[in-house]
Amino acid sequence: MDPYDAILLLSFGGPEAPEEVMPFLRRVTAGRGIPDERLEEVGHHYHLFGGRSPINDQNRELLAALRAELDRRGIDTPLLWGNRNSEPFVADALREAREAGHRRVVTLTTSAYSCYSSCRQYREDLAAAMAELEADAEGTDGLEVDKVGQYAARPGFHRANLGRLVQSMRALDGAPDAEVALLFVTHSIPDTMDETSGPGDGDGNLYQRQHLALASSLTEEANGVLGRDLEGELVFCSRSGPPSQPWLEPDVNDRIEQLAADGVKHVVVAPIGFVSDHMEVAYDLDTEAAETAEKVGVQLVRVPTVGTDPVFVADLVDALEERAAEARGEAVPQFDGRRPSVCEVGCCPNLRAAKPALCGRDSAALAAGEPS
Ligand SMILES: CC1=C(CCC(=O)O)c2cc3nc(cc4[nH]c(cc5[nH]c(cc1n2)c(C)c5CCC(=O)O)c(CCC(=O)O)c4C)C(CCC(=O)O)=C3C
Ligand SMILES: [Fe+2]
Repeated sequence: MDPYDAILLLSFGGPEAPEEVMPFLRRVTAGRGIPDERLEEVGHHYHLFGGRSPINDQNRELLAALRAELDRRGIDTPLLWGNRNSEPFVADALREAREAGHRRVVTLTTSAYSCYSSCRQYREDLAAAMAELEADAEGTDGLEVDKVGQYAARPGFHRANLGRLVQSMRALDGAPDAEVALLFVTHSIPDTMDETSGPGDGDGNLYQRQHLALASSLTEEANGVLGRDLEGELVFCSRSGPPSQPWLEPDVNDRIEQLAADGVKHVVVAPIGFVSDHMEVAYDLDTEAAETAEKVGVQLVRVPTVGTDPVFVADLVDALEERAAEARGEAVPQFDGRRPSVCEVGCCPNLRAAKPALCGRDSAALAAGEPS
């Protein structure tokens, strides 16, 4: 995939054994002011699943699916894997690239949307990993890292979500519209993180706007296919942080309770904010929200995330091929909501501290210690 000689799948990571839970949680929350009670509570969620998050296995499946699609297209570029919070860490992956003699790596993250947590923080992870390599005797050895733009608006992410939504909603054929609610779910983030998401000179709230755009077109298309007239809405899960800090609302559980009081009997829960059924889905939706629904006598139909849907996987490989074409100086397809593969200056800023971040127009300035 000229000019790239390796592809890096970059993800969040998760514990795979009980003794990895607390070290993982401490890594995730280092310096973030998450109350201890919240950490213990989240630790408990992981222990309910034997101390093993499903996320790494799901990423192994995604890697296999990407490999198969690359092979099918005759692309033999090696595919590496690195995580922010668990082994293999990003720096492990980049060292592997350096040792194999690779020079240009293109990164694909497991998060589709734009905000500090889901975009810039991964760019900071890449910068921190490069700094680690720099400290080795071999240095970075000329290694360069690029990234594919956030893909929330890409056609394959849209089509894979639509297919799964329509298929799940068929279970409710026969239930009248007045008894059905359609909830699109994503990770809550602090209001300030949403307000500052997107380019500094943009309108802000890009995180919410990307979700609302997808939710509204999925609602319209699912209604069309199923002959319904539902109003989809966006709700949030997995809030953390101190109660004094406003985060995006409504919470999925609160909304399910209100809907039940309004006479709704079936709630479709579509976690469009996530690309696999990891812990935020397995616990926050399939355990906690399912209990809420049961308590108030509502049927909860949970739509699967895109996972390794062939439509999604093929589109990710399209995105990689488009990124390579862009790096060769060729024109690439444009579409509504497309995010640049090189982030704008000040895009999705780190509100706590300015840190070096790769793959942005401000990367060089940040490396020199200037604020984003
Ligand atoms: C936007 C977003 C995504 C989606 C984009 C992406 O995928 O990157 C995401 C994904 C994930 N979040 C995950 C887990 C956690 N997130 C936490 C904390 C936080 N997440 C935040 C945001 C996001 N998080 C924020 C603003 C915080 C507050 C602290 C901070 O500013 O960092 C905490 C700390 C404890 C808690 O308070 O819950 C945990 C354990 C897992 C792994 C699941 C598994 O193990 O299967 C995944 C995929
Ligand atoms: Fe999170």
